[in-house]
Amino acid sequence: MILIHHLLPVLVPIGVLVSLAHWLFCRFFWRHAIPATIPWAGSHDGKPLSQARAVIRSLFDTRGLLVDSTENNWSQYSQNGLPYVLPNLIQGPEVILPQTMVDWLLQQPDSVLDQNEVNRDFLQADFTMLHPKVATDTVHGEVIKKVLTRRLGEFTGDVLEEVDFAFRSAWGVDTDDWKTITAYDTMSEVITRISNRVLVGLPLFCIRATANHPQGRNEDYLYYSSRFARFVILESAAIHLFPQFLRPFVAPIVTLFDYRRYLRMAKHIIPIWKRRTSAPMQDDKQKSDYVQWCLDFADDRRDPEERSSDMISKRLAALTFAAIQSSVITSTNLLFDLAASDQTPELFNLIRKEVDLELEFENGAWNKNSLARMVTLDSALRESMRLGGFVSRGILKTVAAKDGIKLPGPDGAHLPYGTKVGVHAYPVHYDEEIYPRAKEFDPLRFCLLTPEENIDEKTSKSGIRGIPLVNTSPIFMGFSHGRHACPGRFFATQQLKLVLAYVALNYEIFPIPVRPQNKWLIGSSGPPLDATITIRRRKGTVA
Ligand code: HEM
Repeated sequence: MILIHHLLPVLVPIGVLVSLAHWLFCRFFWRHAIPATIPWAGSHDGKPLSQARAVIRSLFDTRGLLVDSTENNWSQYSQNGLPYVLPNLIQGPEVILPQTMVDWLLQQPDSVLDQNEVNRDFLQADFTMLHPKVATDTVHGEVIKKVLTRRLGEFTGDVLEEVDFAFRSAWGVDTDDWKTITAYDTMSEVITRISNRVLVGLPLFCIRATANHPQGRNEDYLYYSSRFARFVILESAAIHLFPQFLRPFVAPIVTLFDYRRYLRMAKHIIPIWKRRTSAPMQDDKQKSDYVQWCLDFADDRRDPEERSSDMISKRLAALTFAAIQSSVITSTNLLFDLAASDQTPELFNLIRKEVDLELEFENGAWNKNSLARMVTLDSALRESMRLGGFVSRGILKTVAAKDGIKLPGPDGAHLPYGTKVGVHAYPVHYDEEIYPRAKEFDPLRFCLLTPEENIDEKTSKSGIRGIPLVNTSPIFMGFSHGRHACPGRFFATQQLKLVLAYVALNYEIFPIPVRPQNKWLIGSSGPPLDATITIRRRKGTVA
């Protein structure tokens, strides 16, 4: 006892020092058992110190590591058919494969290479997404694919109505004076309103103003859903800094504010759930919203846990995060691209013409078909996502096979269990051979003019053909690609196309000389949150 009493003051600092040294070694010097034959981006001599420097650089300059044009150009390395390691201070190194191995990557079953696991780790979803099952059993992904996407056409009118309401509220209707707005904040308001109009629908949107909801919308719910998990990348990075065994203790502190935001959301959702499950009225049973889709899904699966108010409200919160934050970033990027492009006036004219022609063909109705044919909208959005896709990692998977996996080819290296491996979108999206003048924003890049005699049912009536935004490929990975490509992209595309059409029809954007630079944090990039643009409502558009 006395001995312990004397040794304790010595042992505790030693323990702390050893843990710290181990932590530093793992973060900065360890290759995570990745074969030494695969070079480390940013480390020109392959020695431990330059490797550590590259790891530090990955925090704010992954982009720089990817386009490093000095001694080694790592993007070119990949183009030449060889893998390299992209350091990542927070989530650990990633083996980036050349384009020639994309097919091989996509062919591997989830039991060998698991994409879900990367997402779970990246977001520290067991802690940040409220319930561990949200990340492991992706029910919401199934609900999006099987219900939301199939019923999207039914929501076109609602989304359009909400887009109009949201822009009038966020940007105003002054046709005389220019107005300077913070792009991110106003897009956050617009996307939150339109996403929730579909996901929670009429239970929270009474549309007609009441004493509780003077705007006709539940502003309290909208406020908290726009803020839930807004800074999840920072939160997950903070949690990542701790060893596994400490995370369950640290995470509740890191995520405290988000948990409180979730509770404020749940306060509005749980009464809806109660009414639907205890004494549903005829009207309730016909409701088409996320709560009802989840109840039906749980009934089909005979899964009482998935039917619980706890699980449904947590999944809804996680889903609104996935839906809202990604579309807010994407639409903010688009606004900056448009403001800085001298092609925008021509683009807006074309969009107005296209909208007129398509609506005329559908007797004035905005519907699934007319929207599908408005390909100019797809092109501008696709081009903006090509340049500024916020999840720059493209396709990233974790080796889930216990014995590891051998890369294709006779000299293919062996990657051990747990290694992250994939292809990166950034070097591909900026490859001059694939996209000539790759650094330029060319909103009509994905459009093609069809000769008049070839215009058929499927062609846009303006004679323009184009690639739908939802189409992913090895050279467009803004929504990732393959089995795990974003299931919400059909919904996101509907919203974003309606948003862009609305802006082109109703507003002017004042040109800016230079686009605000996106900021990089680890492998993600996003527009500056405080940057502004100047807009004005077009004359004759205010009813
Ligand atoms: C422009 C908007 C969007 C972008 C750019 C985007 C991008 C992505 C990307 C890149 C991934 C794959 C992440 C990875 O595995 O590495 C993903 C996954 C996912 N997205 Fe989206 N997304 C958008 C909108 C949405 C919307 C509106 C929803 C919901 C309605 C949604 C729901 C999801 C879900 C549930 C997953 C996980 C899929 C899985 O685990 O298999 N996303 N998204």
